[in-house]
Amino acid sequence: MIIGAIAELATLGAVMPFLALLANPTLAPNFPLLQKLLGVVAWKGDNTILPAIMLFAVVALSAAAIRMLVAWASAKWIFGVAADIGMEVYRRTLYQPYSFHVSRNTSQIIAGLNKVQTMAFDVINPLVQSTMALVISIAILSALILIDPVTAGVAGLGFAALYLLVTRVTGRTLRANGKTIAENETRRVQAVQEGLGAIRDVLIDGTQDIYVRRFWEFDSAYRRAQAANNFVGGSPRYLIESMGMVFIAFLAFWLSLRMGGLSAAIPALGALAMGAQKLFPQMQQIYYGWAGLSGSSTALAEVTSMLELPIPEEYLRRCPVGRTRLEQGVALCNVSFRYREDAPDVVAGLSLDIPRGSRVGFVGKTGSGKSTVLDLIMGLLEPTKGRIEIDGKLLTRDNRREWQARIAHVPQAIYLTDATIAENIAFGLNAPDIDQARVREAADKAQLADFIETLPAQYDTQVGERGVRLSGGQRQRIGLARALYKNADVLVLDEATSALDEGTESAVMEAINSLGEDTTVLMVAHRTSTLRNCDRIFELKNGRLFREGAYEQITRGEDAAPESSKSTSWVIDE
Ligand SMILES: Nc1ncnc2c1ncn2[C@@H]1O[C@H](COP(=O)(O)OP(=O)(O)OP(=O)(O)O)[C@@H](O)[C@H]1O
Repeated sequence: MIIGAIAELATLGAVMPFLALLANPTLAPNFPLLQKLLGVVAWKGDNTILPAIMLFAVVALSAAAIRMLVAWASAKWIFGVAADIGMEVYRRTLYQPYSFHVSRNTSQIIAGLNKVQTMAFDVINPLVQSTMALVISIAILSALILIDPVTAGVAGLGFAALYLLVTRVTGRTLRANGKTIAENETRRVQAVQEGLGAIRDVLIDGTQDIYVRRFWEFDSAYRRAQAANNFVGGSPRYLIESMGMVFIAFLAFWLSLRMGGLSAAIPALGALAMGAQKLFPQMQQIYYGWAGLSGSSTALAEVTSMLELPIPEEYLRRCPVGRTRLEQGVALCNVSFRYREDAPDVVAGLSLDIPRGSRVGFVGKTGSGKSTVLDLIMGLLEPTKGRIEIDGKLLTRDNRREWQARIAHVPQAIYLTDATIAENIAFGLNAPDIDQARVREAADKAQLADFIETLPAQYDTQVGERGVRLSGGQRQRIGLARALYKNADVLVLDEATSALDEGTESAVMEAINSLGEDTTVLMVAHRTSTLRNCDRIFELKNGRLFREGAYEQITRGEDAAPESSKSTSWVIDE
């Protein structure tokens, strides 16, 4: 900053002697630096204007080089800071508990990351530039005051007051537009995600125009507000620059009336004109920085709140390396859960035992709470009431990570990354760290190996975004292989085989059953046959345990549920 200011001063300081020399070449002996240069280059001629031009050019070009260097260094720093902020926002988001994620729209998070970009361009960059401009302005103004205190003082104060007036007039508009920009940024991301997420329906229903209109509504409001703030931030310079030119014209007239006329005033006038020409962009930059800050105050508040998200301490702890295995089992004791305080319980007073090595099935009508129970058991959600015990020990935030490290989960909708099949099976590992033999073994158990071997690139085949190049059943089997690759001792399958034909499903189930007694399997399935090998099946109804029993008991119509929860018929929702 200081170097930048010195560079500006150097050019400004060189102008006055240079103009004085142009006006009167006989003054050359008065300038020691010029004399030194003439000595260095052994200048013989009478004309000293050419070396003076060269000296002036050297000063001006060096100043420009220094300013470019300063601009490069500040740009590098600013975008480095923005990259750090972006990474921190994403990191904090990923470290939030599951309850945070289920209560938010992902568009909010994606737009939040875009707002970091806004911060870099519209807040940090202009603010750094403004601070530099302020230092340079003070330096320039000080130099101008040395040249002509009255003129420079009056002009400096006058133009600063003018900018202050402009900030009073434009502040409210900038902030209002900033709010519109921040809100519509989130909505336009949401509109794009909704349109692309429902692309099959959009194509079949021909509703493209509806989605385009929705996007346009948000995007145009966003762009309009952006354009308005851009104009408000950039336009005062035209007004103030023209006023500056008028001021200099009057100044020239006033100086011409003084002793010696206009020719005697040329050096001072030239320096003042150049000073003004350098000062106006700096003043405009200060204003622009303020305008950027005002216009981005809503985005800034959102990014700040994301940066302030606390990371639960247990997520920062390293997961134990040599994890202990499940010894006895899992127990739910009178567990209740609700998603929001003002919402009803979706799991109510649930008590059940899952012994180690057992195969347990959950059934119940859609919305009866099966997936929520699995999320509670996996420690993704915390019971609102009651307790969950792992090997007789209360599941708490302190031991949750250790417990989760023993679990492999296959969700209803498996998420595949746009990477190779091997990378999707050994999920989260970098390519060199993947154990190819284990990938093949997992694929084999998930009944996927035969299919993969027919592909030209086999395990290196790219699956496309969200696995778009695969069928639903193939995607599901990659999910199963991913879980099997983890070699976890608790396998949680949430309708993980629903897209498979019966033959493939029973082969997958056979592989899962052959995992041995060290592996405990919890599964939700709508197809009763999927649960054939389960030791125990729990049926949920409105979040309560409606009945429980072995598969054989169920198919025979028996009911092993406690007296309190007995009802007349056993119906599994197909
Ligand atoms: N993120 C959420 N916020 C609020 N309510 C939710 C949320 N997720 C699920 N619910 C509600 O909780 C209840 C249980 O949902 P859950 O997904 O556990 O049922 P499920 O038995 O697994 O259903 P399905 O068989 O259709 O998958 C439902 O009434 C559902 O509307």
